[in-house]
Amino acid sequence: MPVAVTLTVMFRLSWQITAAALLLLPLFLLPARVMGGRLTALMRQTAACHSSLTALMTERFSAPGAGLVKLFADPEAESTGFTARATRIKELEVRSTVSQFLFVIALALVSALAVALVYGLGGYLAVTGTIRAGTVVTLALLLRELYDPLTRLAGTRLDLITALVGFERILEVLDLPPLVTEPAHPKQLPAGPLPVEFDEVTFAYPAPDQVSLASLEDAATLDTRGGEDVLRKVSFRIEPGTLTALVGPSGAGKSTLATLIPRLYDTDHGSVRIGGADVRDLSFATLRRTVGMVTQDSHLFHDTVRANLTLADPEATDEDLWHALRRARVDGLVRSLPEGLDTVVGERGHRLSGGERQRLTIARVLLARPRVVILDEATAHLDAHAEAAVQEALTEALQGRTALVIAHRLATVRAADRILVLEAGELVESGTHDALLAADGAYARLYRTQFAEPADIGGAVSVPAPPHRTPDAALTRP
Ligand SMILES: Nc1ncnc2c1ncn2[C@@H]1O[C@H](COP(=O)(O)OP(=O)(O)OP(=O)(O)O)[C@@H](O)[C@H]1O
Repeated sequence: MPVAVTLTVMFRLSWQITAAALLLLPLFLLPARVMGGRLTALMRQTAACHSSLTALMTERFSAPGAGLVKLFADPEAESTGFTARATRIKELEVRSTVSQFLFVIALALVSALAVALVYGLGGYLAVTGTIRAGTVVTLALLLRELYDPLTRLAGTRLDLITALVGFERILEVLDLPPLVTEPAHPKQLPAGPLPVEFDEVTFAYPAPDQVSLASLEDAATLDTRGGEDVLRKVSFRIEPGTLTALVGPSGAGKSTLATLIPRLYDTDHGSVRIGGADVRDLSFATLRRTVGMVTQDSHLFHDTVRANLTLADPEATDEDLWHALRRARVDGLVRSLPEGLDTVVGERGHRLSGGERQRLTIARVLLARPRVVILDEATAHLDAHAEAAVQEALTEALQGRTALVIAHRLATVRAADRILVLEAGELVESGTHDALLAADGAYARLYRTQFAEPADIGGAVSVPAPPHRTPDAALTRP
């Protein structure tokens, strides 16, 4: 029965009892008001504790994290840290369940109080002969019809208050402005091999408060200061279809420079251009199609070999996959896996060696057929056989493409058409291997400490010819 009809009937039966019942209405808002604030605070604390525990588990239970814990960490301290967080969550959950329970009991109590009042006042009126006993019972029943929707409404208000705590966190994520935004009218790139240019590029990593949320971090407030310039006024041009090696001491900014080409970050000053177009004027899809990257850690998802490869080209057939695997010199390995292309690899799957992982990621790049390839060579030493296999795979992958290789191996710097030397974020030298050695500057010093092999310092080692690079037929997309 609608509330208005119930009220009308009640008024007609006894205006005194109905008025008293209405006077009790504000009491229904009281539990929601008291509990609402308390539950909101509890929910906020619970959400913060959950995210802290999830972050801890993600770090500690990943393969590298678990290895680190096993090697260095104190198991007692790790267990204490985990237990402390889990216990805090348990306490908060118990407190919020008890609070919700108390809220339901408080509402039931208010409702029972109102019914008791009706019987009390009604009984008195019945005894004095103002109304009949039957009317009192009818009024008590009607009162339930009046209070039930109110009880539900108060409960909904509480649900709403607690749901808003979840929304607060979602909105915080949605409100974080993206660092890199897609242009409204993207430019198209010309066909064929493309040059890559850096024009007076200066770059500093964004401040933590621009890339993270305070509520998701252990620190209550994040640092708002921007970092130091990692790259300063860097300018160079990589000619279409040529191989450029990037060398420099650790921390010079080589990886940072490489991430600006696929626009993982935007430059602060200057511009990065591919095929004459500023990367800020290209769509994300064009950048993804044009630039291929093989990183040092050669990450593979916990999924099948097939799924890891088709990430680069979802339309690829098995024949395409085997072709790419053959060219990356890793087909033999995949064939020997228990379920071939369907073998699960990655952290929790079939574990592959560093060299094998790198060749699989090279196969992924071959499948994507990017016109610009960026490669961060593995620093770890591979054995002679693995090194030769990776080298062959690289020669194949870089053929006919504009390539920038962060070089850690002698073979690569020698094969490069040009070498760029980066020191403390500045480009200090560029030229061919022989010219830079003859100049006896920063490259020559680096070469003697990082690249040269004992027999090589005297110039006794013959220089292998650079791989012959011809435009790759596979590059031309239909
Ligand atoms: N995501 C990041 N946020 C803030 N600073 C960073 C980030 N990544 C790197 N840096 C800083 O930028 C500088 C250059 O690092 P980068 O990794 O580019 O050097 P690198 O020459 O590639 O070194 P390496 O040869 O050891 O890999 C370092 O001082 C580093 O601390």
